[in-house]
Amino acid sequence: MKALTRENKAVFTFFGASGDLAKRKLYPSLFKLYQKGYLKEHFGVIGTSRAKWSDEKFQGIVSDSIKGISETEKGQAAKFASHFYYIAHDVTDKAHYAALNDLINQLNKQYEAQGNRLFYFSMAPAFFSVIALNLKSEGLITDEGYNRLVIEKPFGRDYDTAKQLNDALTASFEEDQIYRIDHYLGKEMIQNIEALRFGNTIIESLWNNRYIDNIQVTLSEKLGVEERASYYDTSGALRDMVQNHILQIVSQLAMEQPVAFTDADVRVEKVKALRSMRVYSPSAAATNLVRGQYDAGENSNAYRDEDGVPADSATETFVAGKLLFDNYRWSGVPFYIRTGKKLADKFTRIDVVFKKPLIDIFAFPQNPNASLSENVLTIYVEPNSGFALRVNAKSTGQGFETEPINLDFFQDADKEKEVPEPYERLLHDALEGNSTNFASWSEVAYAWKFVDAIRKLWDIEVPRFPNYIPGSMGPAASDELLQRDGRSWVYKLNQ
Ligand SMILES: NC(=O)C1=CN([C@@H]2O[C@H](COP(=O)(O)OP(=O)(O)OC[C@H]3O[C@@H](n4cnc5c(N)ncnc54)[C@H](OP(=O)(O)O)[C@@H]3O)[C@@H](O)[C@H]2O)C=CC1
Ligand SMILES: O=C1O[C@H](COP(=O)(O)O)[C@@H](O)[C@H](O)[C@H]1O
Repeated sequence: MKALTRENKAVFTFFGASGDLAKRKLYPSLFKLYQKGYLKEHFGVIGTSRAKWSDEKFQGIVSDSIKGISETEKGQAAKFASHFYYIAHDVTDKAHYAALNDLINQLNKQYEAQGNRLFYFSMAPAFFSVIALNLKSEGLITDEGYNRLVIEKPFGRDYDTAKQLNDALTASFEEDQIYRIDHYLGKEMIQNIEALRFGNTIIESLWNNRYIDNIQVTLSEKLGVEERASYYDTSGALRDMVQNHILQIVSQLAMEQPVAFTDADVRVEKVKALRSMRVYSPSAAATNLVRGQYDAGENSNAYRDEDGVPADSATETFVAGKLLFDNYRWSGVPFYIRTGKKLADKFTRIDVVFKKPLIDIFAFPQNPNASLSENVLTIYVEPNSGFALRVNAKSTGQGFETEPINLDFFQDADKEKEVPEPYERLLHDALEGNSTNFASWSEVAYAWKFVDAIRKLWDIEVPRFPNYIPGSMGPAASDELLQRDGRSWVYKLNQ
């Protein structure tokens, strides 16, 4: 369905308004919605944190957060920033909520926002429960319009803590008021998985274990841990990237066709897929998962030498794994996943590897080394958006040899610029009440159960770290994981 350019009316409250995420992603994304007409006159934005800022200072910070705009757009940005108000607020202090409520009511009236309230929790997760409880107990939830919470990641650090958080949220809010953000679900090409699968007979009819040999998902990062060591060292790649982004992608690749393209129907299918994903025993986890940590490279620190990282840290900065689904569609088809920091390049791609023809009639006796390639459908998520289908074709010339060629499509540069930022798209979805691209509690719960089973092993076994060099594609064991199955990663270094 085409997003109607419909004006949304709401009062936003950003908890964590002075933080990194708000400045880097949230305000610029709201500005884009304003430029496109999804926000016009009827919205007000309240920023809160403990710092004592004036409205003017906050508006200046919001304006500064909007980068790379022309002189004419600067006027628009100033008008946009004039909708922003600031209130010093400690989320743990109940007494502060009355003033916040007054300001929300004032802005609701001033901007005729129809009583719609959107609360964005852009703070350390330790505060998520207390904010939700206080919003409820201090009367900030009204039945005038909608009340929606957008919750940042991480949603817990294991199943138990996620459940506690979810219980605290659902004590005050209904599931359909809770938007658990996963910014990968806001990426253009991740959303394209559904279009590709369910909009094309030639693809969906082959999307099963009769025709697909394996599926590979790679989320590769070139940067290291940067300034986020205090968070990252308590998390690691398994919690930071696999539990959420990778399992969300995998669930879209593995799910059955939803009855309709609605949030409720899509969620049902994603949950079913995650339920059928095999949860490993410790010994199976040892065989099917690989972890790594980056070493020093030319002009770059080893992870253990990064600021804020303990010298003996056992935190993984790389994970590769083989996921299995015990269901009719996917039985016997491994989903290989990998993600890591300080790898060769920054990119995200999905490679769907099809089975070779059962008989290769082109392997003539005179041509004993001939071999058909597997068909591979690649979904390029980033940095460029596109698809490629590798097929075998006849090599031009005398004789009859085959060679793989690519049929591909890449978004042109102008169109690529129009692609909305994930946060822009997801903020808009939350305003529209569309939770298709947010994680439901059941999805989060199954993902944690899978991850917890691996942590059971990893938390007691001391890894031999560091074990990969910056600029590589991770430890050798990641390649061996596939070699054991007679396979290899489609994306290899220096291709
Ligand atoms: N930064 C990023 O790139 C990403 C962040 N996230 C998630 O987004 C959330 C925010 O991250 P980030 O912006 O980096 O965090 P920051 O540490 O930069 O910001 C935290 C914010 O919380 C405020 N704060 C802290 N304690 C209180 C309190 N008791 N009462 C009120 N406000 C308080 C801080 O202001 P003050 O100290 O003045 O009160 C600040 O505005 C986290 O959940 C993070 O995991 C997710 C993906 C990427
Ligand atoms: O959620 C996270 O994602 C980023 C990578 O996101 P991308 O959109 O740039 O691919 C990752 O660097 C970070 O560690 C993690 O918390």
